Amino acid sequence: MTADRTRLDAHIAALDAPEGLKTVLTVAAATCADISRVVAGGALAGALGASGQINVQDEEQKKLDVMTNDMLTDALLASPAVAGVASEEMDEVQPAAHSTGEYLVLFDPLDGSSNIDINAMVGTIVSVLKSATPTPTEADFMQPGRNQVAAIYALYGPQTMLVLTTGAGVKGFTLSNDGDWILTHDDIAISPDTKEFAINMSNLRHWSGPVQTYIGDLLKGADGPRGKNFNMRWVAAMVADVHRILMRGGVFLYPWDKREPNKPGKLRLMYEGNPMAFLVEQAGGKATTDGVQAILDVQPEHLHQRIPVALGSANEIDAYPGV
Ligand SMILES: O=P(O)(O)OC[C@H]1O[C@](O)(COP(=O)(O)O)[C@@H](O)[C@@H]1O
Ligand SMILES: [Mg+2]
Ligand SMILES: [Mg+2]
Repeated sequence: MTADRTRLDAHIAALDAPEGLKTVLTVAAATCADISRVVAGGALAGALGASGQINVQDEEQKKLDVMTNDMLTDALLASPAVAGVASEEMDEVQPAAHSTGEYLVLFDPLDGSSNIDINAMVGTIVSVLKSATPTPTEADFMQPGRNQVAAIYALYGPQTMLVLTTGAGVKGFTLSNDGDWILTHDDIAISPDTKEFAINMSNLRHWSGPVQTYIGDLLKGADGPRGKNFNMRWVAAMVADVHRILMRGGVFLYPWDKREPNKPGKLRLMYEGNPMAFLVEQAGGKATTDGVQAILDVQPEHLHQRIPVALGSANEIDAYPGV
């Protein structure tokens, strides 16, 4: 049934891109397919529960955070095309042992990891930058998201999907029973208008006044200033929330809040904000910190930097007041 469809390896082979980048994409996609099998195995794969370790973000790591981080790190660093990797789950960047690599790969190996023990959707997010040197240090990773040459997420849900951009639109592939990524979503585009938003409402009291007012206006529905009823969804895994927006529009908001002034938002610029912003912009949406500042133009200051995020349907992002 999938014989006449385009496979990811054929799509990658046909890309007008350097061979090294094609290798990176191939390795990342194969590892996401491997991760999907571990995720699907759940308790049978020994993949549930806490690892007993705390990561550099001061978060408790799940066993699967550690397993998936090791899988991506090992696979990518073994590739001659990779100069180094960085991950949400590792304190420092890891340069490759060889000196042939041309690419830096940054990843959130398991996004939405609090979902894993309840058998809800999780994902993997990957960002690819060109490296100025085959022996990179952390300074070489400090590039704005605009420099990305590729971004990928894999969504481990009822179907396992991989969504990819190399800067020429967004394509979605579904993992077949034979273990092949098959093109199922050509030319993904985000509708400019929406009636759906995603935000963790339990944080309402911590937001700035303008964000509270904006959300209050959405909740007033057809009788309020926006003159239409809005629906709300929150999967608690950015990959799944962004995937919904790529499929049917919407906005995803994780605003600045006043709890920890030194952490301007929850989401990580390098592993979550940048790759998702690249995919969203390539699909015709907007990805900002505050409705105006493009995430892709933020100059990173440190590896594990956090940022506020407002992304999705362009006209609704224009209506968002930020902080
Ligand atoms: O705890 P909250 O507010 O629901 O946060 C959910 C957000 O946190 C994240 O889970 C963070 O990702 P990790 O699981 O990779 O730490 C996002 O995917 C998601 O959007
Ligand atoms: Mg995450
Ligand atoms: Mg994670």
